[in-house]
Amino acid sequence: MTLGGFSGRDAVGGLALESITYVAGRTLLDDVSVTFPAGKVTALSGPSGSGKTTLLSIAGGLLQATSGTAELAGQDMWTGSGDPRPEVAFILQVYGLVPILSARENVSIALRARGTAPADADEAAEAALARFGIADLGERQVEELSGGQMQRVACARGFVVGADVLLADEPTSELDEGNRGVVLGELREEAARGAIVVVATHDPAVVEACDLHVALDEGRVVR
Ligand SMILES: Nc1ncnc2c1ncn2[C@@H]1O[C@H](COP(=O)(O)OP(=O)(O)OP(=O)(O)O)[C@@H](O)[C@H]1O
Repeated sequence: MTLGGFSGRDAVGGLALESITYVAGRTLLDDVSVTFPAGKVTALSGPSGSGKTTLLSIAGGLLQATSGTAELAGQDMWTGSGDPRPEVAFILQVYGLVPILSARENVSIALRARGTAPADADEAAEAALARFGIADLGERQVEELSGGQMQRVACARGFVVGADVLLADEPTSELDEGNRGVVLGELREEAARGAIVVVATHDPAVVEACDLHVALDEGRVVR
């Protein structure tokens, strides 16, 4: 499949961030250079406020760096609008779910927005919810769910797309150990099919389960 100028094979070279600086009142990211390779799960760790969310946002094209480049297959991740490229899926720290829609609808719209027919999108959404053990919650309005259940809906929505680049911001912060293991297993599956997978996390157990580890402190890479 080719969308927006990429093909799945383009992920092979990795997502390359070069000398990224981001200034918003003060310097939040300072000369960050890192490549997130395809086929691996990379942990992005660092204390609260160290810049993980900001870096993921630039990597996925939600934010424009003040200077430096974020590129996949030679193409800028910043499209000029703040809309990520269709090859990119986010699992956001604040979930970004639509509270009055059902869990299934929240997952399905990620595919519908990419042109999948509604019936096919709904079917894929149900399968994605099942991957996270919440198939029985498909009809429930998201605002009626617990925090951990919402987080699993957000995971299903991120995973359902089969994106070349999956950027997950603290995807397990609300989960018990069993469900954390499920999410980690699914992240590994995505990498195994060749995706670039990056997980921002505070959790040492998540870092341990990843293939690679990049650490930030005060906006700089420290490992
Ligand atoms: N738009 C903005 N304008 C000004 N400061 C910002 C903006 N966005 C984030 N910040 C600040 O930038 C720093 C980095 O924030 P960021 O959310 O990237 O950190 P983080 O490592 O993801 O933190 P956490 O682990 O708490 O989610 C913080 O000090 C935050 O207050």
